[in-house]
Amino acid sequence: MEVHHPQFRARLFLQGAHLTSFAPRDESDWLWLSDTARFEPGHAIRGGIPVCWPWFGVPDRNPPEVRRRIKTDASHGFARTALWTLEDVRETAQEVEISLSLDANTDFADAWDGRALLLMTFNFSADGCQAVLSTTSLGSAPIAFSQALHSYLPTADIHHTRIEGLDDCGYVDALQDWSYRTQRGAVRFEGETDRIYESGAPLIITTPTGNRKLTAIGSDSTVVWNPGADKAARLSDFPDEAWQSMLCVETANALGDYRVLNEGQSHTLGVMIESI
Ligand SMILES: O=P(O)(O)OC[C@H]1O[C@H](O)[C@H](O)[C@@H](O)[C@@H]1O
Repeated sequence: MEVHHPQFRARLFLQGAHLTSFAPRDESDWLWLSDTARFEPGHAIRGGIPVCWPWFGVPDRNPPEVRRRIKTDASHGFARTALWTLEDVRETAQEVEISLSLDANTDFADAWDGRALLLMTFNFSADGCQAVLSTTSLGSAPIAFSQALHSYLPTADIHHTRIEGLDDCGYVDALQDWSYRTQRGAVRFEGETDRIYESGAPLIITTPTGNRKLTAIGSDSTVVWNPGADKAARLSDFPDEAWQSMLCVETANALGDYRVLNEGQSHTLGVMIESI
């Protein structure tokens, strides 16, 4: 789907409720999309904002309550490759709102044992974009799940990019045997980086060409990822040099921040991306 508004543009896919592009008029894209991304049924798009649900990362790294319902080895769940349904499009002189739904029912029984209804709502304006994912449990037994809005952001140079807002925050470093560390100062990138921070605080991302503010809703964990040179060479749909011009800042409910819903209960996870 393409959004052509006088003040901004966006592109999203029914597969995965996946936003791959957003920019106010006359600006370059606020989201990074791989030059070698594939757009094929059942294949995750490399870039934009993949929706990781109902688990984040590899199943084995999830808490037992979450893992118990997972029936596959695949990373990041099935919502990012499932076909969503367009629910509504609203347009005003300032804003466009698009909502999509996914009925996570027994069609996905090979991947997950659970029942839930997802609603993803995007809001676009000249000031920025917002992605909000609500999960409503429909099963009689409680569901435990983890998730992330896995935003890929562009930078002119990863070596001159920093994230502020995580100073003094604890994190788990997936590259240091999943050990627990404490952040000192801003997050900077010196190579492969893969961390889950115990925070959902607002973040300022500074790149050589400008700043973005990310504000989370319903999140107490944030993933910061850059594949670095070696992993970039192994990664699917990812040019070897591209790690120098992107970073992922993922608004999450991961590790101990997983959520549990009883029948009829809902949880909302969202991210607002603005320029400052
Ligand atoms: O290749 P994917 O399944 O899309 O995962 C891409 C990346 O997602 C997250 O950021 C994880 O923390 C990384 O460990 C993983 O490599």
